[in-house]
Amino acid sequence: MNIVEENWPQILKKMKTEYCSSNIAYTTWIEPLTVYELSEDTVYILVKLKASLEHIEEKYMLPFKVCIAEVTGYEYEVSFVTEDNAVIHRKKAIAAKKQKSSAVLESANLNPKYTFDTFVVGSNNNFAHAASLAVAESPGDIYNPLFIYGGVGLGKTHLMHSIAHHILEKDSSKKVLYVTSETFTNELIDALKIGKNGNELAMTTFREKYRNNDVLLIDDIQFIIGKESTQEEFFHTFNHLHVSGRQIIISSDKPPKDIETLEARLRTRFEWGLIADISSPDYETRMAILRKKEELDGLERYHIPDDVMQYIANNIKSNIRELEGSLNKLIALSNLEKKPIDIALAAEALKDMISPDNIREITPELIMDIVSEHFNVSIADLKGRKRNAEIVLPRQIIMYLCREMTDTPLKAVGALLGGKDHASISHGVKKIAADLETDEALSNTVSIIRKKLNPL
Ligand SMILES: Nc1ncnc2c1ncn2[C@@H]1O[C@H](COP(=O)(O)OP(=O)(O)OP(=O)(O)O)[C@@H](O)[C@H]1O
Repeated sequence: MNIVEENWPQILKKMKTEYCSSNIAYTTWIEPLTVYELSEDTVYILVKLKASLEHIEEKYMLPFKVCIAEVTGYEYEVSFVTEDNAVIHRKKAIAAKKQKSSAVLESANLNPKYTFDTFVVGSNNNFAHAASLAVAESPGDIYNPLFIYGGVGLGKTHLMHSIAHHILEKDSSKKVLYVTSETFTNELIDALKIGKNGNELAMTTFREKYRNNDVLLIDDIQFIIGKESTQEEFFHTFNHLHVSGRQIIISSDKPPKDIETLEARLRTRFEWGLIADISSPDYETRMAILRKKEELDGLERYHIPDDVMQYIANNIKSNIRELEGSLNKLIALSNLEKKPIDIALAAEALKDMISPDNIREITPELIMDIVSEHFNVSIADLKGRKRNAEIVLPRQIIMYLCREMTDTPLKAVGALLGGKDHASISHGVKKIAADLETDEALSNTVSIIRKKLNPL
């Protein structure tokens, strides 16, 4: 069973409560639908009655996308198939899988949507884009390292993945590795721990993984701040790669000179190559990004008027992730409330996203969102009853951070987490507090989440 099938009952329930105008609408259109297949990025949903295909596509495509993303924590495209074309779809899916270049297979860490083709170039990012293209064309040659910095959600990861895709498309034999600095740090902590227990191979394996690359991309380097052993190891990894002409690409929220706790020798090295910044997009770029998303996601059929796009672009200014999210929200709302897409509806859709001063309060809901995104675990699972470690750990981290960073009573935290009792919340808080004393990787992860919540 895949992740969508597993969560199908919850997805249908969400569709029912949030997007169906009546019980009859639900039982007629939604209830009979089943998951036909899940490919890498698309959920194929089987429509039993051929005649209803068009109506379902028109009305429920986006709501399904939203519900699936909210329940599973993964964003998938949605495609509806009937029994007739299901076989054709299956064949196509198999063929597509086979065709998938060995390059993309090798670089499982890359998001297939983050390519240069889907990246909108504007005055805020044209230098970083040009530098990235130059590096992608001849890795290891001109700008090494390439250091890209900029605020949250402005496209650093997108650009890094674009470089990696480009290099692999040109030469699929190149060894390319993309990781976040959190992964690097936690894997190092684990290797050191296993090493201490007598397994000397662990460190060798770690070093091989990071040194045996033509291109190494490390995202969010600011999170290795202040960790001596990680900085030491990264220093040697860096030197090893650099000396042998291998390309290093680094991203951060600040330029090297402003990362205060970065060791001087690393700072100097980061400044050896080229430093490129991405700033907030201007109005024209925001409009271009909205139009690009409309095209890429097949949203033209909603005929979103210009003044609505302008309204969004005028109000969501500093984070492209939110700019994209607002468009999805608007369309979902229009489907749900059966209202035309106009400024009034856009104002309703964006009301929670527009804040005059852009200051976020740390609330239990925000903690839950950030933890859910960080661990790639759905909100539904966090609120649910599953007891597997992948869910329990983030759930307990939420309990702990709510206790540490907000004044919310434990009872209310329990309610937020789907009605857990006071004792479970208290246990979760204590467990994380105790583990933080001994578990360095956990402490690293929790401090990264804290920084995401409170970047200042
Ligand atoms: N210039 C752009 N053109 C098209 N889409 C963009 C552009 N910049 C960012 N995006 C989109 O915005 C979203 C956020 O971008 P991304 O994750 O790359 O940001 P980031 O700077 O790495 O954020 P963070 O600081 O949270 O790591 C992604 O969906 C990305 O595709």
